[in-house]
Amino acid sequence: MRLPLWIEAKALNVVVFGGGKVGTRRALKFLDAGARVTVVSLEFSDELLKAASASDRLCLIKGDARTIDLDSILKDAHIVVIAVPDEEARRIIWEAAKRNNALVNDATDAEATEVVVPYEASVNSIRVAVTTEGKSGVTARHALQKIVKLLENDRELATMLEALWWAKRYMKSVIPDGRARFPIYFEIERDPRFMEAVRRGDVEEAKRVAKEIIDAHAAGRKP
Ligand SMILES: C[C@@]1(CC(=O)O)C2=NC(=C\c3[nH]c(c(CCC(=O)O)c3CC(=O)O)Cc3[nH]c(c(CC(=O)O)c3CCC(=O)O)/C=C3\N/C(=C\2)[C@@H](CCC(=O)O)[C@]3(C)CC(=O)O)/[C@H]1CCC(=O)O
Ligand SMILES: NC(=O)c1ccc[n+]([C@@H]2O[C@H](COP(=O)([O-])OP(=O)(O)OC[C@H]3O[C@@H](n4cnc5c(N)ncnc54)[C@H](O)[C@@H]3O)[C@@H](O)[C@H]2O)c1
Repeated sequence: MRLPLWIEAKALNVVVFGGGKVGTRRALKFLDAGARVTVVSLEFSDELLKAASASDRLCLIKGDARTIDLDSILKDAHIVVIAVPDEEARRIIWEAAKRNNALVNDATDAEATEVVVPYEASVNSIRVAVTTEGKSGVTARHALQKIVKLLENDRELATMLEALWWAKRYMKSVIPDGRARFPIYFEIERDPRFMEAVRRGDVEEAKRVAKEIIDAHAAGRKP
């Protein structure tokens, strides 16, 4: 079973095989998020050539995946992307990735892939990733569009997020013990004045109620 996780891309070394349409999209996605990316391919798209001359985190290696020394290229790799159509190359890359303890994103085989690159969007600081794990990318894209529309029209969520994000930072500054902070989030959430302000889209009132609750705890007026 695949787990959804959010991973800091700056911590990743990614090796992409194939510098065509899909390999380019993957390489640029990882690069834009901060990863160090190497692309191994017989030929490279113009986009990749341009990006490589502009970034020292993108390295292009011209070669055939079937014959190149994969172990030296993969020794520090965390994720290996397979975006070559060639079956034999795929098999050889999979074996080398496993020998080098890297996870595989196989863009040519949704069943085998260990890492899925989902359809993604961000609305008012809420990030969404959707996948059908290869059953139908078109459907995943439609699902994402529906979710985005829902979030865009939801003023309550945007208000709640702004107020509670502020409350979290404030609480961390006045209540040092994490275990003491934890139940207070739910106390704020249960407060009818807080929820009423959230429903009205009144960020300032929501923050005020949250602050009142936090201050009472910080002053030891509540158990
Ligand atoms: C999100 C995105 C990220 C990205 O590519 O960077 C992505 N696919 C995108 C586009 C796209 N891909 C395909 C179409 C044609 C329509 C269709 O598939 O319906 C379209 C066009 C479109 O959707 O518009 C074809 C396709 N997709 C996969 C295979 C292999 C297979 O099925 O075995 C085949 C060849 C099928 C065949 O050979 O017939 C597999 C995967 N593609 C995934 C991600 C993963 C989860 C997908 C899911 O949720 O189901 C997964 C499992 C693995 C992975 O690669 O990580 C990117 C959006 C780019 C953007 O938003 O700009
Ligand atoms: N996951 C997805 O979203 C998705 C979407 C469309 C297609 N695909 C699949 O991904 C694969 C790649 O599709 P594409 O449109 O990028 O193809 P493409 O032809 O544009 O690119 C293939 C690249 O692989 C390189 N290559 C081929 N054999 C090689 C080898 N032995 N060693 C090194 N490099 C080699 C080529 O030079 C080329 O740059 C196809 O199998 C396709 O079915 C996946």
